[in-house]
Amino acid sequence: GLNRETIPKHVAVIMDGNRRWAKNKGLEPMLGHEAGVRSLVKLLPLCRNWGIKVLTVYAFSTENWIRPKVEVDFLMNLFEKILKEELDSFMRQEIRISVIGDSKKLLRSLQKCIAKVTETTRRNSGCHLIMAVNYSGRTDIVHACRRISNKVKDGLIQPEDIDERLITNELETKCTEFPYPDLLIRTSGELRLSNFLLWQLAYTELYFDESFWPDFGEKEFVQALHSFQRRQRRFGGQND
Ligand SMILES: CC(C)CCOP(=O)(O)OP(=O)(O)O
Ligand SMILES: [Mg+2]
Repeated sequence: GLNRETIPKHVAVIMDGNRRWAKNKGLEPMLGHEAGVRSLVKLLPLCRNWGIKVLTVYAFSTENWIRPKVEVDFLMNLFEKILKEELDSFMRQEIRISVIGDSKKLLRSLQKCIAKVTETTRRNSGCHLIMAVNYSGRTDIVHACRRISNKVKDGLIQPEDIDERLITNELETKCTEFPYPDLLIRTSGELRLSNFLLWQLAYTELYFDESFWPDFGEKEFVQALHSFQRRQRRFGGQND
């Protein structure tokens, strides 16, 4: 079984393989996205039971905009539908929802929905789900640099005050007490970070699963957690 003491506090997930999953079943790509979101919702109670405090998921990247408009619109409407449908369940499970990424490009109705869900769940202390929507790890760092530079220009801080903690607190994931993911899971066999969290993943254990995201359920999640618990994390220490 899983050892509760070494459960990762912050897990990041790149949910990949929705369309291949659908294709394998002779289904429309959209049904793959639908199944993918259901898969995510089903994992939340498990995170809560295991004591995972933060789950950051890559729900839509800046590169995903080049997809057919019908698919992008479907995904945007799907996010809004799920947030509305699951809000009561999130409240019952004490799940906090935050969204990171550039929300200005999102549909107005989705922006309003995100603001409402973020505010409604803000004080929940069960598990914190951070959805990266139109997120770019590099843009996150660029924006943090701009904010820090303005603070120096305004005389609020000196250049020598800039350290790792200060930068971490300027990133969009500042909203969590566990800013660095302990474990990153990417499904569908792809072996890359795709401009997800970059600064935050410096010492994160990476776990890759061949299964397509909609097939990533409790069994696969437990396997990933077991793999994590078997690893000896050195953080650059003894004979790295
Ligand atoms: C938007 C994102 C969560 C979708 C992940 O699945 P995908 O559409 O990249 O699916 P494929 O990698 O199979 O094309
Ligand atoms: Mg993909």
